[in-house]
Amino acid sequence: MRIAQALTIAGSDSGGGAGIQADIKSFQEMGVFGMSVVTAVTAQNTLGVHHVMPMTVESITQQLDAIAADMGTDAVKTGMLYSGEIIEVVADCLQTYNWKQVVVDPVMIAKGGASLLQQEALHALKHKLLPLVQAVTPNIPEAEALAEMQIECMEDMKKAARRIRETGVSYVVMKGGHASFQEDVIDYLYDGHSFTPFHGRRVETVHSHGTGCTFSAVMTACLARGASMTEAVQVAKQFIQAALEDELGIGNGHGPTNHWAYRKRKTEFGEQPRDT
Ligand SMILES: Nc1ncnc2c1ncn2[C@@H]1O[C@H](COP(=O)(O)OP(=O)(O)OP(=O)(O)O)[C@@H](O)[C@H]1O
Ligand SMILES: Cc1ncc(CO)c(N)n1
Repeated sequence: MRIAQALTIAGSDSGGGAGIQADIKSFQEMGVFGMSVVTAVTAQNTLGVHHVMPMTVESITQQLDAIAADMGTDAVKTGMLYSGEIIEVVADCLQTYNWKQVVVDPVMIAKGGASLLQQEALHALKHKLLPLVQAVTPNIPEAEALAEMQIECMEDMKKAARRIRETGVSYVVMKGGHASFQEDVIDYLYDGHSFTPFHGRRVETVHSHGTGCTFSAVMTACLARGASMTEAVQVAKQFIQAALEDELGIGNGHGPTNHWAYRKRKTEFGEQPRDT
């Protein structure tokens, strides 16, 4: 049997809860072989981002070419891309290698407030990358930046999703983690015709570092295994709910979520982790 493969193009989080580390852990949990292209190395812990070192465009191109030349991939996700020039290299490679199943997590600002995307790179993200990809997964502040509007209610979430889809991306997954106007946490999948809601109970915890990375990585793994977009979002939502509820309590600040909680929960109830 051929093993599904997924590639993450993202930054390294030394703290292990977000970025490349969260993505590879999530791919592994979903039974998918994970590969990575490192765009930047961050010095991070649960207290914040202390240093950022972007990789050179040459290094990123070489990493992408190395994977394409030999291994290939069934699906790709992008996380922290940091600069306009890195976004352009990634967009060029997606076209050169005809990688079509691509999920963009439009990482902009870390939970502690540090910038993970230069302000001037927003234009490249919107106009060079999004037109090429299948799905984008903004949180509320990212959707506000992409749609150039404020989001204060559910109707605003939908309006912003419609605007973001005008960039050419096929699916917009509007995440509700930052939506203080919601009691439950509702994410919406917008395909240009209808909005599908995905409900989760709000978990009161400070240990939510890397939720967006983990969520988009699980989606990517599901797509790599042949799932539909709706199935991919559904599994990602269940995965992140379990990861938030099964607290690890690591560090003194915003700690990581539990990447093996979804598998543990399924096993405890005598089920196999869901194969998509
Ligand atoms: N407190 C919470 N309780 C339940 N689900 C949550 C909570 N916070 C986030 N989620 C879920 O986690 C996923 C990621 O959403 P979120 O809005 O936190 O992304 P994010 O801000 O990009 O994360 P990060 O920047 O930390 O990587 C979504 O499916 C969202 O519904
Ligand atoms: C490397 C990296 N990517 C993404 C995020 C967003 O959670 C983070 N904190 N660090």
